[in-house]
Amino acid sequence: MMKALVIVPYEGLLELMKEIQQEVEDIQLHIELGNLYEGVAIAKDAEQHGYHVIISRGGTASMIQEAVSIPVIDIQVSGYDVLRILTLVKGFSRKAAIVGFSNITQGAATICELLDLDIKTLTITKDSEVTETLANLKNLGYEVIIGDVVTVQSAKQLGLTGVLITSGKEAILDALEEARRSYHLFSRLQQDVSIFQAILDGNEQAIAVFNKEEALVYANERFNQEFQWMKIESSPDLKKIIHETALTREKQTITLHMNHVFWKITTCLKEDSIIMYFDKNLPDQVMAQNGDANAIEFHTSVSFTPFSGKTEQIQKVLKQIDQYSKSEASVWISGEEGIGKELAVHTIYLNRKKMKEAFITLHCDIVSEEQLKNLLNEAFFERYANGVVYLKNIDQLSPSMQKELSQILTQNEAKKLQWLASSEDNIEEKMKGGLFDRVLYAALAELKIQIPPLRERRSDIEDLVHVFISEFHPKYGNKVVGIRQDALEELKNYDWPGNVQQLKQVIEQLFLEASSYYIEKNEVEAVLKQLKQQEKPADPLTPIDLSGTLEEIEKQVIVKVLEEEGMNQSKAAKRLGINRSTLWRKLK
Ligand SMILES: Nc1ncnc2c1ncn2[C@@H]1O[C@H](COP(=O)(O)OP(=O)(O)OP(=O)(O)O)[C@@H](O)[C@H]1O
Repeated sequence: MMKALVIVPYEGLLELMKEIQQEVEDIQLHIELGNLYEGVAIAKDAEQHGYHVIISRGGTASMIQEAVSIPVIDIQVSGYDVLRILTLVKGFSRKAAIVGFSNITQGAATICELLDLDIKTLTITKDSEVTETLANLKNLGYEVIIGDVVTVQSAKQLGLTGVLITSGKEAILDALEEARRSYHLFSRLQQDVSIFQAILDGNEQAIAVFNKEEALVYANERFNQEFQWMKIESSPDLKKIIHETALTREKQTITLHMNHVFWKITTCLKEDSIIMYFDKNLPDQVMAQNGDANAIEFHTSVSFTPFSGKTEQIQKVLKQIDQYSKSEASVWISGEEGIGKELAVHTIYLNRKKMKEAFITLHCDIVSEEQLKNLLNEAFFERYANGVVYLKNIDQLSPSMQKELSQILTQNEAKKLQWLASSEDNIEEKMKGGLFDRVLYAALAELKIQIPPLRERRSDIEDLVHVFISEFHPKYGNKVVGIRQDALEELKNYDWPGNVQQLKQVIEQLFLEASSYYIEKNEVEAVLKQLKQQEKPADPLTPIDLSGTLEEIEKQVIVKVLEEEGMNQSKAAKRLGINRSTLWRKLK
């Protein structure tokens, strides 16, 4: 029997594939989730395990095709897929464009014309054209980009909203039919694995080889493990060094900050190929010393989510983010919980540093005095000289630690390290009451941004809802494409004490519970009723039910503490000694 491996590039396709797996009897189907390099690694492994055919989609399928010698079947984008996504995007009030190869854009153009949709279609012939095409569209005021996984990733990197074209059942059944044909044609064709490849895969260094067109032609196992999350060819720094090596024909070396550490990258030219060696440089002693990744986080990837909102208040915030990104001064961002302070910080960091320098978050609500002193030592200032430190919830720092930090900042005033801080809105009051150090505030608030609560800019809700639906679409499958107007009105009438974070969570819940293509009013009402219930003070006498699993008991404890703290996540997280992201993860 034919043994086929389906490598799906996004989560939503996994569920649909599993459904189809139940119905197919003549093929032994295995399904794995893996996008781009991750997909390639899975495919290479599969080749060694007797698979006859690999089925994948879009850019992942093309990359797998380059890396393996068994037939690779591409799940083609069907007219139904395009129609489904165009229906979803209809809800956006912003300029939208569809970008992709002609197999996507030709059909899309016809559908847009038939349905009288104002969506531009742009055809590309190479993946490498995506970034430039998107940059041009951005200059022309386009904000929403519809396309394949690669296009959507690039769109996000440019700060645009990317909407993925997901595959439907019809397209998969077509691909299975093609797999059957290929199997008969190629029957049990398998390639020997070269001994050299095995040696390279066992190597400690990550190694990649690019051809003279500067496309990746080989990557060893270590490379795939370390860099599966990024498309290396689209990194301008790496592209530059590949280009220089090809041009000068000389060895090149650079250091880049990726995946929590600095990498020393060496390139050399052999025949017409450029070989790249990645060595871990500067191991992260600071992390090891302090141990607690909860209070101190070193990031390599930060959220690429564009800051959405059409109201005057948000436009003002966006303008400030833009202006302050050009400066090196410290920025203090204030606002209620879940309002987008961290997102603003990420945007400034990305604009200023383009991910090339370190980005470190200090959760001031849980960091200890000892950790703070150990971390911010001389070596830290030297090693992360050009980095950015985000002091999250700085207003929660104890008075003695405020003094300590203030001193550290004064001593290192001349250093180039950049500081971004976030706090609740009441910092002026705290200073008046002597609860926050004025000197520290002055040092950290050279520039200020205040993000208004969601209830004071309700007209942003519609935009945010559509952004979140399009975000959950690839994650959970392609069923929900919009929200009914009356359901949206219900959301607009709620006060959102947990702001955008809470709205996002509610949309996720509605997305998962939705019974049709559109989120309905009664579904929204049910979720909001539940929320209003939770806002009421908790009954301290309700005992915790100990009959469940540890995970369930933990969840109950967290919910109870949250209720006791009036659903204030920062306070609850502080009481539990965990950071807010951990709190959300545990509640999921
Ligand atoms: N304007 C916006 N557009 C799109 N997404 C947003 C916007 N504002 C917030 N979000 C999303 O809402 C969530 C919460 O935002 P974020 O973590 O930045 O809030 P915060 O103010 O830092 O919260 P806290 O201080 O309570 O940790 C994130 O997933 C973020 O991406």
